Amino acid sequence: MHSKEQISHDEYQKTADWLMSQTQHRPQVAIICGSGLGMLADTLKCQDSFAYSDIPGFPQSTVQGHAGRLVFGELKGKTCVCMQGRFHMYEGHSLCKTTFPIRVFKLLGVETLIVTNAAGSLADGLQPGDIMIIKDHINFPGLVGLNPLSGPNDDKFGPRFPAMSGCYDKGLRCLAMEIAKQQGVAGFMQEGVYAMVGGPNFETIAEARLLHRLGVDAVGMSTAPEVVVATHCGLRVFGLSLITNKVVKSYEDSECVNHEGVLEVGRLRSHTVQQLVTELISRMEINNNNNTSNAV
Ligand SMILES: O=P(O)(O)O[C@@H]1C[C@H](O)[C@@H](CO)O1
Ligand code: HPA
Repeated sequence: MHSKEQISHDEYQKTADWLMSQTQHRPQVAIICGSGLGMLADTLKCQDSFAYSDIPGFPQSTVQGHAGRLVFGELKGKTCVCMQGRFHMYEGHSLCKTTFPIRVFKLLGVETLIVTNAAGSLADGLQPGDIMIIKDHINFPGLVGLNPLSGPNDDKFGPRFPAMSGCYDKGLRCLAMEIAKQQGVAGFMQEGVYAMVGGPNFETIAEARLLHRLGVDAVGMSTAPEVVVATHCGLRVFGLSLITNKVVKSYEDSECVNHEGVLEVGRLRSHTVQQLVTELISRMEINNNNNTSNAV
């Protein structure tokens, strides 16, 4: 089911054209808000917002904590577009649909993608409330062929065999760490490896132990397909995980993760995440050679 559906270039373009007919904003930066992190959109000034249900071709959000709105606006001199709610494979969307907005962003002229997510920690040094800058990912669905790039390649977006080493931009990672130090939050920020699993169930203890042994620092149910598609079409990517829970690795541990707890930690840390992302956007250099008429 996941790899068969194809979306034509025209379909992405139609959605991009519709959005450009509805807003004057021409975004340089796109932000995807993870579970409980939708408030990132609230910082945008001069907002134009659209319910996903009103945007031609857009999938619908079905998960609590994902409002289902696309918000355009200005932030510290940069034009941004923010997804208040993302699409997950476990909702039943094909991976093409899950990543549909990324190519639309490319056609809108976006140059940099910021992805955020809620994740459980496997690394002993990562506690709930910590922020992990994503250094790299392990795309478990991708490793077994569930990849949004499966099927005929659209050369207008990118190459058949895109490299993924370095897909999380080093310059932006360094800048984020520098900002964290200046904002006094570096004590609960570190870099790490994110792994995407399919969900929607949380991990068994044996699965948690396996992920830990493989060197995974944090695990979640999103992000990797978005980053693969973004890297394929040449977007610069920055990612961060808000650690919302420790993944249970011991049979002696009676703790049990749940989605409400995940959302709660998101709310508690929302201000810190917002300040960090805002300053990052403010200080990032944009090298926008795209224009919306011939973006790809
Ligand atoms: O959209 P993200 O990856 O932030 O959402 C995480 C993973 C699941 O969708 C959900 C579990 O609580 O949060
Ligand atoms: N596992 C998978 N996804 C998650 C978790 C987790 O522990 N926490 C938030 N998203």
